[in-house]
Order: sequence, then structure tokens, then C-alpha cells
Amino acid sequence: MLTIQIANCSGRLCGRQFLATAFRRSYHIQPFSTSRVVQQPPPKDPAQKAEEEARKRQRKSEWKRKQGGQTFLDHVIITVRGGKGGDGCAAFHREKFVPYGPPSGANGGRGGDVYILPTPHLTTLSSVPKKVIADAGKNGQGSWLNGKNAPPFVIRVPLGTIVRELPIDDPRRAKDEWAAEEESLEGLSSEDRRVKMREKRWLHYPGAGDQNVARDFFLDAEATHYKLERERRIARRRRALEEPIRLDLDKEEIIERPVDAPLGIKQKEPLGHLVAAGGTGGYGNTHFLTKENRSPKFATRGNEGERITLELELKLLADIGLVGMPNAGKSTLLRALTGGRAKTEVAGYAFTTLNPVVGIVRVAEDGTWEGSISGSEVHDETWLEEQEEAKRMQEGELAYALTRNQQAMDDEYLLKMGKGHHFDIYETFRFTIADNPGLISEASEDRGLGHSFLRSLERSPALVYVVDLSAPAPWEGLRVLREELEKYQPGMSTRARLVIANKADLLAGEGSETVVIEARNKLRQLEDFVQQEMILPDGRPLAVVPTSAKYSQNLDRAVALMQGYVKEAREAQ
Ligand SMILES: Nc1nc2c(ncn2[C@@H]2O[C@H](COP(=O)(O)OP(=O)(O)OP(=O)(O)O)[C@@H](O)[C@H]2O)c(=O)[nH]1
Ligand SMILES: [Mg+2]
Repeated sequence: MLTIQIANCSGRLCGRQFLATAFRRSYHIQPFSTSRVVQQPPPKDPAQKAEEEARKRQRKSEWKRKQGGQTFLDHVIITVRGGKGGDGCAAFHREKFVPYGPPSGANGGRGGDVYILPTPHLTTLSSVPKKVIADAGKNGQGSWLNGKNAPPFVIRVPLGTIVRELPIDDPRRAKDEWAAEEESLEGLSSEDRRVKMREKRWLHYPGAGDQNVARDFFLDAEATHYKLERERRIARRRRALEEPIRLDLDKEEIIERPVDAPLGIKQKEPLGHLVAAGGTGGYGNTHFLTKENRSPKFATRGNEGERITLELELKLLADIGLVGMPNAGKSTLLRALTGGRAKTEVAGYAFTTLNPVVGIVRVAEDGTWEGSISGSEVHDETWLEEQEEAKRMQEGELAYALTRNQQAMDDEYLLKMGKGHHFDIYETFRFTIADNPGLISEASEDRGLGHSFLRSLERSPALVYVVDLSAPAPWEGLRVLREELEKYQPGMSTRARLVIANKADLLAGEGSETVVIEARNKLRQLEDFVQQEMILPDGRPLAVVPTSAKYSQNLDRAVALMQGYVKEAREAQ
């Protein structure tokens, strides 16, 4: 068969291609196609696909960890600078038959302000930029056109962040704009200094510079400018000394939208707290117009924005902290307890979780908790759940699905679930619980993910150990966890109250009698170990609860115990 290969050329056909196409058409020749020659690879079987997917995810998470970008950061120092104001403009109005028009140079726009906004979905400070400079305002123009103000810059930080301004004498604090200028002028003669400072503050109409600086009118304006600047500097210093910034960002900022707001009009977004104001724009030459001087030929440049150095510290405020070896099922447990609301990755390899994640457990009067009724029964690995969801979506199953809130409002749902399950009404208690990265032996020597993330649990009143009951000797793991907690902070392990022996479902095997007896023995062995070695300061041993987080089994007891610890801790406060 005769085939003609055509070079792939986008756009119009070149001469040779045109001839080839005409030739092909007249002889009914099919174009050369690679798809007929290259064989498609055979479809992969699901097990192989799953394995590949898991490997891909693990590589990605390891890469993230090595990049250091996603590792948990709970303390940073950032320097923040408001945007510079736009320069004023020195211009005169020109028009036909008006050869000497009035001054028309307008003012510059304000530089961007910098705000700090607590954002619920963030869990670490690693995404906070270390150096923030907001945009500068636009310069003013002739024809009385003022420059545009710059947009604000919003630094997003997780809820629970404490913001402190570094004190004025702290060497880590960045210099303010005046100190920075003084440093750059060091070693210059006083005349050179004056020239440089003037250049930084003034703009002259083309060719009028020398003439301006020799005139009293300009020198008066300059003196006023310096006076205002000095006042601004004193005010700024006083504020930093008397009212340094200190924010405890533990509440989300919500802007109430009016119900009858017109459609299509942009609604206000929450900005957060102002930490550094942008510089004001410079004055155009119209500003200097007086009866005595009808044609001022100078304008001022925009002011620098405020410079400030902030110390951010993240204090996760979880009532309960989960501590366990990698893969014990901590993330699965958090997802099960929050009915899948807490977005934390679950996967079958070590160190899936890189940052602590906090979820909320809502408990009703009758002891039931939200996750037990509104979430799904099985909490599988994240990628499997995503696949399942995508499949259901494709099949159109979710087209008419009710959202969680719609469900709660649905009478049928209430009837089915019975009283006490409308959580917006019957919720009587709630507590927060933090999932953490895995802790391994010698974490204090920086093995695995180290143990610095335990800092986020320093303020948690109760800790819960999670061990894998299907492991050969779960009690060994418990010993390691306790040692690592002690190495991090002596006395920390005394806050541990409960041992969750997870993955109990794996011990059931096919359910034969011998397997069940073996499982019971193992659990008893664990309980014995805890009774002998893990004693609370008041002499009682820690409680042991076998569970299956994946299949939501026996979690009621765990929730009830946790609730008790949190209540106790709150009462003791
Ligand atoms: N059979 C069974 N498997 C479970 C259970 N809980 C968790 N798993 C599985 O155990 C593996 C690890 O679960 P994760 O929840 O990611 O464990 P983790 O403790 O958060 O692990 P790291 O984040 O790496 O410290 C996953 O494959 C889960 O599906 C359980 O109760 N039963
Ligand atoms: Mg995890």
C-alpha cells in the first residue's frame, strides 16, 4: 500500500503538503497514522494499579518532606513592609490657545496595606512568606489624574496563631525606613547627604531642578515636609513602644452577607488585622499652588510603607492529642471520629501525615457523636475513597444527594435517626482532637519526622496512645512512645490517659474459634502490660480500648472516655 507521510504543520498547508493532499484525495489514499502502528499497552489489573498509585503517592509525600515545604512549622519570624506610595506628578495643563495652563500634576496612590488573616484550612506556618512587601501605589499623572491605590496584601495564617511584634531593641527586628536610609548615607559629606535625601523625596519639572532648590518657596516646602516626617517617625516609635502588636488569632473572621445583596456585585472579603500600613502617595505640583506661586515646578515622591518584624507562633488548641507509631491508624481514627470532615491523608505507608491536623468531635446528649451517624461506616485509604467518589460522581449517583445540612433539616432523616441526632440542636459537648505525624524510636535524634511537632501538643490536656493491635508486640510500641514523649519534655507522658488498640478487626481472621482466642490473649497481654507499667499519677492504670477505626467499631467507648478526660481538664482549669 502506498503511504505518504505528511509533516505535522500547524496553520495553512505549505506547497508540498497541498500537493500531497490533492494527490491523496484523487487516489483515495489514507494518510499515514501512527495510531495504527503503535500497539496500545494491555490494560493493567486493579491490584497492580493500586500498587503503582500507592508508590506514586509515597514518592510525592517523600519529595514534599525533602523539600521542607510542607513540614510542620510552628514558629517563624517575618518582615513585613507596607507598599510604597506612588509619586506625585509635576505637570502643567496644555491646550490649544492655552499656552501657559495651570499646574495639573496629581497625587500618587497609597501603597498597599498588609493584613494578617486567620484561615481555618491552614495547619502550618510553612506557607507564610518570610518577607512581605505590598504593592506600591501608582504614580500620579498630568491632567489631574490621581494614581491608583494599591490592593491590600493578606497574609494567611492558621487559626491558633499568636502574632507578636518584635521589641524595638531586638536585634532580629528589621530597621525602619529612616534607620535604613541613615545607614545608606553613612560616610557621605553633609552636602552629598542633603542632595541624596532630596532626590529621595522630591521630583522636579524637567529642567527646573536647579532653579527650584535655590528658591525660598521650595526650601519652605521642604522644611514642612521634613517636619511632618519627623512627627510620623516619633508617632511610629511611640506606638511600637507603647502598643506593640499582639494578636491571638483563634477565631475565624466572618463577614455577614446581607440576604438581599444584589447579585453580581462583588462582596467584601474578610481582610483580617492591619499590621503594616502602606505609605501615602506623594503630592502632585497642584498641591503646592498658592497665590504667591502660581506655577510650582516640583512634586513629592511617595512615602515608604511601614516596616515591621513579626514573630508568629502556632499553638494548636486541641483537647486531645493522638500519639502513635506510623501506620497505627491515627488519621483513620480522626476521620472516623469526625465523620470524614477532618481532611487528613490516610495511606498504607509510614509518615503519611506530615503536619498535625485538628478535627472537632461533636457529642450529643445520649452519648452518640456526629461521626457515628452522619459519616460513612468504612474509612478507607484516601486515594481509594477519592476513586470511589469519582466513580459515583460519574455514574450520577450524587446528582440528587443531600448535603449534610440539608440532611439535618430533612424530617425523614430525623425520624430515621431518632431524637438526639440533629446535631445543630442537640449537640451538648464538643472537643477537638489532633492527629499527628508518626513517632518512632529515637525521634529525639531527629529520626523519622523528629519530634518537634509535639510542641503543638504541649497545651493539650490529654494525650491518647494509638497502637496497632495486629503488630507482633504492640506493647513494645507503647514503651517507645512513652520514652519519646519523656525525651521531648520530662513529665509529658503523665498526660497520656488512654491506649487505643486499633486494627482489632485484623485479628478476627476468618472468625474461627482459635483465632478469636488468640486475639483475646493478645489483648489481655497488652492490658497486663499497661496495668503493670503504665500507671497514672493517681495510681490508676491507663484505660485500654480495642477499636477498628477503619470500620468504626467500638469507638463509642473511646469517645465517652475522651469526653470524660476533657470535662475533667476543663473543670480543673
Ligand atoms: N484493617 C484496618 N486497617 C486500618 C485501620 N485503621 C487504619 N488502617 C489502615 O492502616 C493504614 C495506615 O492508616 P493511617 O490512618 O494513615 O495511619 P497513621 O497512623 O495516620 O500513619 P502515619 O500518618 O503515617 O503516621 C491505612 O492503610 C489504613 O487503611 C483499622 O482499624 N483496621
Ligand atoms: Mg496519619
